Amino acid sequence: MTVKDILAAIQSDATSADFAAIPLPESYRAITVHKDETEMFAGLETRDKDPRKSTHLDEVPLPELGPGEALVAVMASSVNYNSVWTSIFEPLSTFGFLERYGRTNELAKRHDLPYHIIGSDLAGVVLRTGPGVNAWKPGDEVVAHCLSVEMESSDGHNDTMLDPEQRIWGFETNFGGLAEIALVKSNQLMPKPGHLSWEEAAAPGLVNSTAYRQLVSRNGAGMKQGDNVLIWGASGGLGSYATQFALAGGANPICVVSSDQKADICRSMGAEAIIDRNAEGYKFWKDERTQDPKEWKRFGKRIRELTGGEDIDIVFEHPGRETFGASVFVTRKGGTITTCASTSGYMHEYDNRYLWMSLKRIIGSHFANYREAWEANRLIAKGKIHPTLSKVYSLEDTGQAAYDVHRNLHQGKVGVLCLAPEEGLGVRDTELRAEHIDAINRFRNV
Ligand SMILES: C/C=C/C(=O)SCCNC(=O)CCNC(=O)[C@H](O)C(C)(C)COP(=O)(O)OP(=O)(O)OC[C@H]1O[C@@H](n2cnc3c(N)ncnc32)[C@H](O)[C@@H]1OP(=O)(O)O
Ligand SMILES: NC(=O)C1=CN([C@@H]2O[C@H](COP(=O)(O)OP(=O)(O)OC[C@H]3O[C@@H](n4cnc5c(N)ncnc54)[C@H](OP(=O)(O)O)[C@@H]3O)[C@@H](O)[C@H]2O)C=CC1
Repeated sequence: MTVKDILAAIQSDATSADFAAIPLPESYRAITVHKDETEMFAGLETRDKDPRKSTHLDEVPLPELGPGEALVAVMASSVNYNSVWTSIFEPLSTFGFLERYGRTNELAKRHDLPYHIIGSDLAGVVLRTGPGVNAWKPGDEVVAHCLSVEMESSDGHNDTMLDPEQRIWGFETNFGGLAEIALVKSNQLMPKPGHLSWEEAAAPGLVNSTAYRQLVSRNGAGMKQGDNVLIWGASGGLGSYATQFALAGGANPICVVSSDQKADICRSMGAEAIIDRNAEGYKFWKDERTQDPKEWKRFGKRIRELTGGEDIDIVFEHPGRETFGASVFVTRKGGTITTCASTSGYMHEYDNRYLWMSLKRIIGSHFANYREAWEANRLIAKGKIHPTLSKVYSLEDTGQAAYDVHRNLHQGKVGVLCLAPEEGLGVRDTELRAEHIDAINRFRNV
């Protein structure tokens, strides 16, 4: 039996019993990085490390299915920046995560392999569920969020992100979504939004959930109506969802982008206050070690021009070292800087006087708990928030897709077709789709 038979079942009217009866293949194709290549970029600058060289399309054996788990036929996935980090082996090789996980118990040993199947998003069809799974069955059309937790400690019982064994699936675990079949914990599964194609449904998951916790949830900034929200990379992966949340929640996004084209995308989402950081030439660092507070002030002045004199209630931070000093400075008294990443460097510097004297807060945020991921997916399913898929690649070309994201050549989200033979398949609710078709296509081919 091969994955072709699985695809044929998905494209027919197969029932749950039919799916359960399909014999599973012994192997499948997956995007991997290799443990014996983790030093391949030693000595190179970050920007010169090329994911096209380190990612491979390999035939890999099907992993054993454990209790509480599901095997999913992946129709489509998407590229996240964590796959860029994995493929350039920064800030560290992900094989360390797999080894550490492998040491925790007998079943987790499966993850500690000389190859890492990457990818933290998927849309597809459940093939098999393990013992103890009752909520999902073969044939269910699903998306998967990327929170993997064990839930054996009380630390995570209020907020699953606080579980001491919290991992990001496809980054800190093996058997990720950039593959024809993926292994997930069944609690990662959520219903696939019916009005979206496979590749559209696979695009929002990780970034949409992250932006939801970071900006909207009480665990993050708890955004409210009227807030001025400074959004870095407002047309990028995280930013394109943060911008939508700000607009849908009655806040006022101040969108930072780096080109006219990206400014136009933000405008078409409904944003009015837009700063082109490239055109306006902000240089927050005079040299590698010295920031330039005059540039923070010039940036703050521009924000005031756009807001009618108001400062920022919430900064949606992720560029990190390059922007963090400016972000802390432009936040209003009592305001919040919420950060989930450090793309340009994780050793941040800011002038702490502006933080404590003006009673500002920095909040660390990471992905989303089970409930937040579910709520974020619900907003997609209801057509309140839309995928920001720009371009779609074949599984073979995943390295190129990751290269584009690494070099900031993309818009919004980049999709990958895994088992889906072409784009546009998998739509079940044509009525809801028709209602939102312009928004769904907003980022396509720009
Ligand atoms: C959803 C998508 C998300 C993204 O895209 S995020 C962006 C990509 N992700 C990243 O860039 C993050 C990658 N991860 C990392 O860089 C590392 O993962 C961390 C820096 C987050 C953590 O490093 P680690 O090595 O796992 O942990 P340690 O704390 O540096 O070392 C562990 C050792 O330190 C001991 N330790 C921890 N806390 C304390 C303490 N408070 N006092 C004393 N010791 C402590 C532990 O016990 C253990 O020790 P022992 O090595 O002997 O086992
Ligand atoms: N902790 C978590 O849960 C998560 C963390 N992340 C992390 O967040 C970061 C961003 O992810 P994502 O949004 O998907 O990536 P994208 O590359 O899709 O978007 C990021 C955008 O940020 C802007 N940007 C990049 N570098 C700088 C810089 N030096 N100064 C100012 N703006 C910059 C760019 O927009 P422009 O050029 O238009 O300004 C870019 O398009 C990554 O490091 C990723 O690993 C992502 C998801 C979850």
